[in-house]
Amino acid sequence: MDSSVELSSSLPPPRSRIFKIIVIGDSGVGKTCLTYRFCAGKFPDKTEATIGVDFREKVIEIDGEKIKVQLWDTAGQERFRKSMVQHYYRNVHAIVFVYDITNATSFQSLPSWIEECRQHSLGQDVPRILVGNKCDLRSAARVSTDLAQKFADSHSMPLFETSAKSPGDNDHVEAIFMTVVHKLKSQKPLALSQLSCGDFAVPLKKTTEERGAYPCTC
Ligand SMILES: Nc1nc2c(ncn2[C@@H]2O[C@H](COP(=O)(O)OP(=O)(O)OP(=O)(O)O)[C@@H](O)[C@H]2O)c(=O)[nH]1
Ligand SMILES: [Mg+2]
Repeated sequence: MDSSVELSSSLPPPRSRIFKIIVIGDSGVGKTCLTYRFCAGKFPDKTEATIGVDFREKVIEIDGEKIKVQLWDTAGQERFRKSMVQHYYRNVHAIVFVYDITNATSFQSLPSWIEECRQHSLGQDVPRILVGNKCDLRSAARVSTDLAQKFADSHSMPLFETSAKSPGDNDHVEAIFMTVVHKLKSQKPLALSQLSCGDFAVPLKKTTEERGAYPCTC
């Protein structure tokens, strides 16, 4: 008898969890580019407005646990969202709000995106982060870091500014999503001491809640 077959069939299935993270914000802020960059490691050659929702997945391993990170890249345009909206919000583990630092309207829309989450019964217990995208266009910025930070503070969210496009920010985009995953994982604490600081993007400023939630103490 082939003992390896017998052995593998008697082993418990490997531990794995799926984390569903929805990415929301106005059309054109870069949700597709950010999610693509995280999952494919590069800026897409070209994007079109998302219709309904696109899914992107990446399997990562933390402390020997395989985690499937499922990013729901939602449509920012109202006409492309309508039929799908109730599906986005089912069993959501975390929310990433995105605005474009060069587009003040996309920042001003954030309260309505937050309200939409509330209307779909997503409580404050669901981790959320705020991402200001297109930092490669800093000279055209219309939303100051100060203003964004105040907004993030008032909603108890960490703020990250980044660029899906800038080659220098590749690790940063990855680290932002990894930070969300680590935060989700830390809600059911495993061996936090095994995490290394390099796995995280440090928010521009940690909220009181984050000081406890992020395992990184640097
Ligand atoms: N300069 C710059 N352009 C970006 C960046 N991220 C996205 N873009 C550009 O912004 C435009 C919109 O990007 P998308 O990722 O399609 O935007 P979206 O938020 O998914 O838009 P919807 O699907 O309509 O909701 C595209 O032309 C991208 O090339 C960035 O970091 N820097
Ligand atoms: Mg899109």
